[in-house]
Amino acid sequence: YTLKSLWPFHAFLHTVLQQLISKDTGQIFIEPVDQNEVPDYGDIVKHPMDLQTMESKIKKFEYDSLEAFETDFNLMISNCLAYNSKETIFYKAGIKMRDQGGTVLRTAKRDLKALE
Ligand SMILES: CCOC(=O)c1ccc2c(c1)NC(=O)[C@@H](C)N2
Repeated sequence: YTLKSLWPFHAFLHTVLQQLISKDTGQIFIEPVDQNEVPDYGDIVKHPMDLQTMESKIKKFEYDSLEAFETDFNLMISNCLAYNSKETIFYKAGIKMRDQGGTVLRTAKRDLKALE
């Protein structure tokens, strides 16, 4: 890859990320869980992930495919559903983000395929 040929793909990922951010109406996925506020978080969640971290990974060209980007999205959701019990607002927001974010990613995958 040259930076030029790579760049449109990363602009595409940034657009997909903005759509995921717009679904995070409770703003609970937008930044890393503060482990000072949630002291036992690290006992359960070994690989934290959030939307801000995903943005910085885009900027550092750490995603070379939409599948790699989707893997981090799925990690963020599974962390949320693992740490929070089912009756919590956080868990319910996780289900909502899984479903709405899933639709965003399905559309992105279809659009990317149309480009190839
Ligand atoms: C100021 C206290 O913030 C939180 O307790 C808190 C803030 C954000 C959170 C979270 C907890 N838990 C989570 O599982 C992920 C999804 N987000």
